[in-house]
Amino acid sequence: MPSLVLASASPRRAELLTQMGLTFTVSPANIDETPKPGEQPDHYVLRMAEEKALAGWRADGHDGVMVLGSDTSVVRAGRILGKPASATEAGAMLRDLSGQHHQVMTAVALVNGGRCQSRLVVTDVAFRPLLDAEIEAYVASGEPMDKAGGYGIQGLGGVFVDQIRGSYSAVVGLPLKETAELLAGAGQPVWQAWNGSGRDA
Ligand SMILES: Cc1cn([C@H]2C[C@H](O)[C@@H](COP(=O)(O)OP(=O)(O)OP(=O)(O)O)O2)c(=O)[nH]c1=O
Repeated sequence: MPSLVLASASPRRAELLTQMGLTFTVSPANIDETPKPGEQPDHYVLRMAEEKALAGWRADGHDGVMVLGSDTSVVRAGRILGKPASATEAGAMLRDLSGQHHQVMTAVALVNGGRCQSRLVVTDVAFRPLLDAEIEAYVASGEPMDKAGGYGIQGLGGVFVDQIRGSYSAVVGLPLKETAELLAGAGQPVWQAWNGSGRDA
């Protein structure tokens, strides 16, 4: 199997890729994550994942290496909510999400032999109404700071979630099924790496 590079600084993405039974190296890609004026959220998220994977390929790619990049954004009423830049911004994002539905858009891109394939996954998440005091305590916990929309469904933020329709792994940062499909499309089905690796799960 060609070696796999994860072009991401996200510990969640590394955990999810490990969950798939894959071995890989991590080499975060630094790209400009500013949306273009008027850019639609789905276009932005796909472009980010593709740019991360392509930047990783330019840094580490050669024959026998595949590079995976991904991007997650929260979209509320058509607006992109990325990672909050401050505690104040995190609080404002959570007040905006309180008692409402939003979409979590995650794109994954795989560069193989210099060719990029990508997939977009949209998941609808509904938050119950949040108390001001719990928003304050949640922001003080520090959990919102490195997460799109200012929350982590896999952490303390899970208690805010009323309903989810779509892919849980995509909300956390990497859609397992679609990632496996991209790898299969590149001639590398994930199950080929599973021999004996599920025994302790
Ligand atoms: C909505 C949500 C997001 N997140 C995280 C996943 C991503 O790490 C982060 C979104 O930011 P991204 O810019 O997608 O990723 P990143 O900066 O962490 O890493 P890289 O660009 O190097 O790949 O938000 C959660 O962990 N849980 C959640 O419930």
